[in-house]
Amino acid sequence: MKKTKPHRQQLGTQAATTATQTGQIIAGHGRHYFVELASGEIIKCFPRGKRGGICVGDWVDLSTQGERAAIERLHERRNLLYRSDEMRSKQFAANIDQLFIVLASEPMFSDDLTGRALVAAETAGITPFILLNKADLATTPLARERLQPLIKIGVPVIEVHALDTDQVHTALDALLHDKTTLLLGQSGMGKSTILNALVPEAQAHTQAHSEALGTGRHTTTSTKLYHIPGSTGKIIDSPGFQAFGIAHLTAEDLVRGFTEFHEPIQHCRFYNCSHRHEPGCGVVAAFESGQIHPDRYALYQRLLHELESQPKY
Ligand SMILES: Nc1nc2c(ncn2[C@@H]2O[C@H](COP(=O)(O)OP(=O)(O)OP(=O)(O)O)[C@@H](O)[C@H]2O)c(=O)[nH]1
Ligand SMILES: [Zn+2]
Repeated sequence: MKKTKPHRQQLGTQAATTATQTGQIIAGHGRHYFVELASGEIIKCFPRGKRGGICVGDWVDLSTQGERAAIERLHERRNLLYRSDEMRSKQFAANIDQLFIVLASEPMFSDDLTGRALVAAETAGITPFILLNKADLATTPLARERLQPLIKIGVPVIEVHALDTDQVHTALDALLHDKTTLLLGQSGMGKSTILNALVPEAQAHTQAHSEALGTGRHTTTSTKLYHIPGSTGKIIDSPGFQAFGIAHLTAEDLVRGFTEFHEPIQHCRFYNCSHRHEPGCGVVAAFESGQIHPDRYALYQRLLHELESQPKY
């Protein structure tokens, strides 16, 4: 069983002449980070010493000395999400209230990736919502149909037409209020269009970054936190939906990620039941009686197999 190391809280000692300030990481590029202070000022800084593991959404204490700023201390996190990097899980965003998973019927979304994103959210204590985008398309009923197993377990599905900015605001403003929301989506689902409807300045950012990298594409290349104009909400835009990290989970964590298993596991005969072949398993019984959807049970088996077959390190 692999667990992340405890955070090293104190990153270094503070020189007597420095001023200390607290801020939130809004972006990171290589070794440096951008931290937003309470005043709204954004400061570029480096972690003191050799240190990774700081991510967008983290709150940190900084010491500033003239033009130079160093991250001295990482505040305790409410939660943390991971992306998978080959077989490992890498931290990529912290202190998130809710996850918006952007889906569409054209191209048709992936059930598997959606299921993984839900598991990652549930195990991290983050409330998931599905945004069914491109609601204007005639193929939308097909997507609605495919979402039935998730609607049945209580995942809220909100229909969105991202090309209509007013509709996006009507559908999402109340939910975004006072919250930090992570926006995720497979390529082509309309995530950038939704982000740009909510945060017009986001377009300029992705464009400038793509130009700096010479990619010529205006896609998200790094995780970034934005304030939503006219709202108390914040939104984190992140690439990498393809590889949502679950490799850090244990088998017990995985079960927590399937909310519809919570009641049936109370009936398992064995306390260490893996909910596959054991006699007297409440989950198998719920699956056989049709209470647990076959696609969800198959996803559980797939993810458990992945966790068991990954190298231990
Ligand atoms: N019909 C329709 N098309 C939409 C809607 N939202 C986005 N699109 C189109 O779908 C395509 C993909 O939208 P993007 O916002 O670039 O998608 P993305 O999810 O950010 O994808 P990447 O940029 O590849 O990460 C674009 O051609 C959009 O104009 C919608 O609500 N309805
Ligand atoms: Zn069981």
